[in-house]
Amino acid sequence: MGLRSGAEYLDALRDKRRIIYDGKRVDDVTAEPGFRNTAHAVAQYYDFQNLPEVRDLVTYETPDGDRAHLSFIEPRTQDDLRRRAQAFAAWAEVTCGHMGRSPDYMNACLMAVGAAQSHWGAKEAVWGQRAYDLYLDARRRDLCYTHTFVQAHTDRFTPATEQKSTLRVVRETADGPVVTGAKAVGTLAPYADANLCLGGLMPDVKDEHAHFVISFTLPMEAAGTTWICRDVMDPERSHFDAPLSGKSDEMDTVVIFEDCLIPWDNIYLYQDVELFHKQLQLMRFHDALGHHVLIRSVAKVRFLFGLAHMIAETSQVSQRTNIQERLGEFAMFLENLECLAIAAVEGAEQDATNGLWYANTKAMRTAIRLNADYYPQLIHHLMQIGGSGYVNMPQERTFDTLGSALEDYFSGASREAKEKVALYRMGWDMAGSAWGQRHELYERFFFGEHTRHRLSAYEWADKEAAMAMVRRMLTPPPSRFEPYPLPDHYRQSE
Ligand SMILES: Cc1cc2nc3c(=O)[nH]c(=O)nc-3n(C[C@H](O)[C@H](O)[C@H](O)COP(=O)(O)OP(=O)(O)OC[C@H]3O[C@@H](n4cnc5c(N)ncnc54)[C@H](O)[C@@H]3O)c2cc1C
Repeated sequence: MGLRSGAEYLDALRDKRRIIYDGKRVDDVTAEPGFRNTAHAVAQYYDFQNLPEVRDLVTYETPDGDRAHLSFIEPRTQDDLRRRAQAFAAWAEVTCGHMGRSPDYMNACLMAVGAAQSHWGAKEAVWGQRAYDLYLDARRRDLCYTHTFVQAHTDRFTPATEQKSTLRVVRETADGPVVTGAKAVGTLAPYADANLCLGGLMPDVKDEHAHFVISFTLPMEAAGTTWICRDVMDPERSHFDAPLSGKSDEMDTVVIFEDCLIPWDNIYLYQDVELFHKQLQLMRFHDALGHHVLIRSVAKVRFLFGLAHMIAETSQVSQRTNIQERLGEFAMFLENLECLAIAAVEGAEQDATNGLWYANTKAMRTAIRLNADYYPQLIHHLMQIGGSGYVNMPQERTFDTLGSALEDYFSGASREAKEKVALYRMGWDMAGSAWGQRHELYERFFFGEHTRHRLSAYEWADKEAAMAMVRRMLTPPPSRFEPYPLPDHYRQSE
């Protein structure tokens, strides 16, 4: 089929999906207040890829001969990765990085699942073939995916295998296993066509727990699935009043599976406990998705920097060195991310198993960790820079009613009142609104939480190279005129 249009995407959302919000079922997310703006923002992504001006920048010709978004590409050269980064960057520029889950994010994930087919199929080829077919299906139909990886937020101490909420196979049928349980957090789910569900991060799953081991995809409307929404954070107000939150709110959900049939063709990992524990590593999850995270973060931090700088200039607190220091942190972080984006491609690595190219692993891990650490810090700075300006914010209708009477009291050093208030409203939307706070939570957590980042950094680090330096310095020098013992590889063989 190839590239979808926005209208085709919206049409597909009007199906039998069971989305529950505020006690009621949402029949049509494209029309429901609080939901519809986001549906149309995702539709814009599909229309964008069809624009003649950007088509070559964001799409490629697939081996089938049709066109697909570059996020689906199986990178066979370093240049493929470069092109993919440019495609990510194009949409991130449009949204200022505010759509963490635009379809290109999960497209890269589906590619990674398919690309790991030899691992899924190591014992029986059929599982690998299914994984690849699921990828092809997503690419050919240009689907929008959500994903649900983590356990429902019930109890983080009792082993998942002992909790009622944990997704499990309750019986097998000729058509496929039947599952019951819940998964979190399905972001963008009401706007997706399908869900990738994989059980990960359950260290307590042992050989006797094979009925917890299943990775699959399923259409959003599949019988036996219910999607429970959090509060809507799009206030449906004018552009002036809600300049960011009124554009898109990627809704987070919990999915409940009740006696839900998973057709065999939708499963690529089943009851293989060893593979289950290695699956994220085998599909090079960080390398495939981290690239999207990084490129989007560059756009989002650039936007935040611009916003903080303009707010600081408006009240002239930019004259103060403590504020300049805060603004310097925005600039520094942006440059860090830009350098990582270069390293991601220039230091790209070819996978020995499938021959595909992946963004540099260290750059990806660093980008993911830095983003989770720095983003809350930048939001803290934004709040500090704006001060009480964030509560000096009349609404658009108040300007309509009182007009010039507000000018002297709400203007900035270099901006008229309405212009200044518009800027501060945007700052508040980003830093203080429910939508902005959810963005902060998202950037902190969506790729795992910071303790785990640090533990894995320590676990995966090259400790041997670091210890070798210490050991060498512990070795007494051969003579007082060779104070620094040379590393063995610089020593002439005797
Ligand atoms: C806005 C948002 C969107 C998301 N979207 C998705 C999505 O689309 N798909 C998806 O699969 N996931 C999604 N996630 C989930 C994300 O992957 C998790 O938030 C993340 O893995 C952390 O898990 P948790 O939230 O359950 O934290 P928890 O495990 O509940 O941790 C809470 C706190 O307790 C601490 N803690 C927990 N366990 C331990 C321990 N054993 N030892 C020490 N400290 C501990 C943590 O450090 C943390 O500070 C999303 C999360 C957010 C916030």
